[in-house]
Amino acid sequence: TDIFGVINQRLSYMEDVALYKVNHQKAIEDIEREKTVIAASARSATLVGLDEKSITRFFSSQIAVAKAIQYRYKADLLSVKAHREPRDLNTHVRPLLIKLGNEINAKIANCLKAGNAFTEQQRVTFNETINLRYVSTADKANLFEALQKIRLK
Ligand SMILES: C=C(O[C@@H]1C=C(C(=O)O)C=C[C@H]1O)C(=O)O
Repeated sequence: TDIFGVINQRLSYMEDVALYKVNHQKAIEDIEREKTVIAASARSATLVGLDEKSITRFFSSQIAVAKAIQYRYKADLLSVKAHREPRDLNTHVRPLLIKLGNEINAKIANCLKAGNAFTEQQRVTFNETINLRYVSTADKANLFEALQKIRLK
């Protein structure tokens, strides 16, 4: 499985998201969008046989870390300006985030259906695979614990 890699990939877009929001004077937190993302993930999770409540908690953790990355990067942008254009949030990045979310659900479902739970041994690999500069140790612990709690329907 490269579930951890896809989780890392989803989070790797968050600096771009933050830069787009700074450039367009938009707030980092978008509650309406979060509802859309949670609803889409609950739907796709149910389709592949995952328990809705536990997957919703896991997606809430991913969104919390996504916002933490954006706030930290936004703070650094006050001192060091970015010399690049972010990819468009609405036409490019958001559809991709939904696609990656669906991929994460499918991979988790395959893993659990094969009888493989997320063990403490895998936590080490998880902590190494999530390699983005603005993800903290506490972020990783929260994400991994939510991952361990995901159940099949
Ligand atoms: C990624 C975004 O930023 C935040 C994080 C979200 C996510 O992880 O899906 C959704 C809404 C925002 O609160 C976004 O606005 O699309």
